[in-house]
Amino acid sequence: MGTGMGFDEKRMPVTDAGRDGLRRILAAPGDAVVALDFDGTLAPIVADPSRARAHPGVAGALRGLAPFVRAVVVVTGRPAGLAVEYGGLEGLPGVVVLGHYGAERWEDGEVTAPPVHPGVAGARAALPGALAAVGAPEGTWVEDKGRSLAVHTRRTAAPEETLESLRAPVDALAAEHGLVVEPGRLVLELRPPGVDKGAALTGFLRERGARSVLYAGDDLGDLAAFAAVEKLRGEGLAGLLVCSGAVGDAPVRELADRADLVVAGPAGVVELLAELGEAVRAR
Ligand SMILES: O=P(O)(O)OC[C@H]1O[C@H](O[C@H]2O[C@H](CO)[C@@H](O)[C@H](O)[C@H]2O)[C@H](O)[C@@H](O)[C@@H]1O
Repeated sequence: MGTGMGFDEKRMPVTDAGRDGLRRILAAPGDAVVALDFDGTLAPIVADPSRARAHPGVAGALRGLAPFVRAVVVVTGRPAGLAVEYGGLEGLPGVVVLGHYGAERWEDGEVTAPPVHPGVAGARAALPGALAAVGAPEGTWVEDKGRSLAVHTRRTAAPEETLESLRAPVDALAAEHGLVVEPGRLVLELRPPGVDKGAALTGFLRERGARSVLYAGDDLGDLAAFAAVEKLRGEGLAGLLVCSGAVGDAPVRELADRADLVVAGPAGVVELLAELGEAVRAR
């Protein structure tokens, strides 16, 4: 059924603010930034993070959209270079990646980043002992991301329960080393304070002078970006907040409840980006 904006009904925002966001993106795409999380949004969730790859439709959809908007930015907890590699983003025109929740930036083939936080080395050394001391079950494993450490429970027999049981000891260890804990889908990440996806996105939108934004994410780390867009709406920016309801996992409730539109995981995000691309090219 038509929507008046040429968009399929299932990709029509359900809120007034979201419809206004979409309308303004379509009316002036050159003023719009399209901002996208990586895991769960561009790449399907898999048990082994090193095997995550962008949905096969991502490169084509971004190639058809990026030249017509002010910028496309991937805002991720991943190291920026890894998101580029796993996302197949190298060579896509005008795409920027803000990695490590905004601490790193990849642009034109170059990564820029501050020095590694001094607490990471101590946390790295102490983490195996701390996990053993609380009896973390088989399948618990640590992803060493260089600037941060992610404790994953997806491969344990009881992932949710294990995550809950590890919250307090991981919190304590992070605090001891001047780090904070970023919870996510069956993961507790010990990372430096001082930056989050909201600050990263706000800085990028200001830098580019954006007047509208589409932000799509799937996880708790994306709540800060949602909050940033909600705040910027009060200052006149138009925003469309999209929740990628990861297929196979229940969507993250807090994000789905605040979204203007929920789509069916990375495949749904690709359909949305492709439809947006078609619409802006047809103008
Ligand atoms: O900000 P994002 O792009 O969403 O990255 C956040 C974290 O994602 C990764 O973990 C998640 O995806 C894994 C692969 O699908 C999955 O196995 C895991 O359960 C998810 O939590 C990544 O491994 C982390 O380092 C990122 O911080």
